[in-house]
Amino acid sequence: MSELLLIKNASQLVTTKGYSDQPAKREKMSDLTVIENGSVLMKDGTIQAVGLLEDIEKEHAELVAQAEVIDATGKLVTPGLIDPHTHLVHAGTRENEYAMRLKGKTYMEIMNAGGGIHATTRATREASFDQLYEESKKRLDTFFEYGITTVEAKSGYGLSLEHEMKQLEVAKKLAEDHEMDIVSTFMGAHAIPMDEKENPEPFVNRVIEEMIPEVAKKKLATFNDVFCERGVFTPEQSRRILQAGKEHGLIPKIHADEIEPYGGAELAAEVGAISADHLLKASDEGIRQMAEKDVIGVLLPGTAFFLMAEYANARKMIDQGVAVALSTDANPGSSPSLSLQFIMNLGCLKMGMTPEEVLVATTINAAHAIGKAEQIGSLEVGKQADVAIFNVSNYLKLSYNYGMNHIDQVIKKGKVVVEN
Ligand SMILES: N=CN[C@@H](CCC(=O)O)C(=O)O
Ligand SMILES: [Zn+2]
Repeated sequence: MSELLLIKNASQLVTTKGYSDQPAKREKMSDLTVIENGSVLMKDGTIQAVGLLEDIEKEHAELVAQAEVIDATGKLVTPGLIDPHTHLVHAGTRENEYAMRLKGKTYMEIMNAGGGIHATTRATREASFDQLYEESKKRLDTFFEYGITTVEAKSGYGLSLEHEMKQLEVAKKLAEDHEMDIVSTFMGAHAIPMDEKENPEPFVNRVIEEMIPEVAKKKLATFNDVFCERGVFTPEQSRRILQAGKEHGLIPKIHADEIEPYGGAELAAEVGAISADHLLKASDEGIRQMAEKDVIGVLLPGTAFFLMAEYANARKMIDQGVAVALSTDANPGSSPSLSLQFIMNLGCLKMGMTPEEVLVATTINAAHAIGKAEQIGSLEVGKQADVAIFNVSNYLKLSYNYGMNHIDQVIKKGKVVVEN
């Protein structure tokens, strides 16, 4: 028996159409299809039809008659949201550092003194596989509750072969066990271990010669990321690490120009990264090169919010032709939140994006940022049936009633996984 689900009569069904090959750029980031009284029919986890119920009934009368029905009257239906940048697998929290920052210490001062990423690395190294699994699983459940149906997950709190592998193995097991889709990124180059700060080259060589080959051999990641920032990895070290990843089939990503302009956006363009993320301080030239080389800008306004920093210039990036995606950057130091809806609010209120653009940035463009746009990111026939139903009547209200969780139900591969 096939599994049939029909969501009918949504006040608005909102999706992009036709951007599965290329991300939406410039004015195309506002190109939403809005169907009033929209319905979507799903069969065996795949979208079968999208449109008005009467039209779907004409074409698929038998399937409609057999389908389980969700009445979405008065509600908003969108593709399941996609979070393309998270530090999902980690142990511990850092509210003590938050309190220190509120008294004036900076994020980098705390990190250079052995806190920050190093604090989470200590906690993650000490944690067992099972503990990491359980903590991360809870986060996945919460992501679902916020309407997120696919996440990218980075390693980077191990900083040694053994512990980086442990993080990636946890993500792999979760991808097998949990209904959430998880795309993994290796980020051994997240920080230089404290005891090697004076002489980082041996660590860079271990990332290149030991960790990358092992991750690739065990097929534990799709992407390879590096924190390119003054005091962390230089552009030269980052280039070597990203090139080495490419030689092993890992697609480059980069934490770029977060704290100061450091050539990260330019490096992303040079190495052909799929995305450059953060970009709070990206140079005009870096933005120009990203647009030219089709590097997606994954913006993380939760980090600017939480670190009380200047926001990335989303408006300039979009106007200059960079395809923009948005993400939580969920992590215990710079963005301890799992709400992509709040990130959408920030996109509108703090980065000059429109409600249309933030929806595109958290659906189809986010799918492109993790190489999954052929399967997910829009409600189109043949795509995976990942759907979010919000308890609001139109998409403007998603960012109007800010800081709230509007989710009513979440559908993953045609099955209800959240029901409020
Ligand atoms: N900036 C570097 N990495 C993370 C933060 C990691 C942490 O503070 O634990 C980020 O994307 O913001
Ligand atoms: Zn990050």
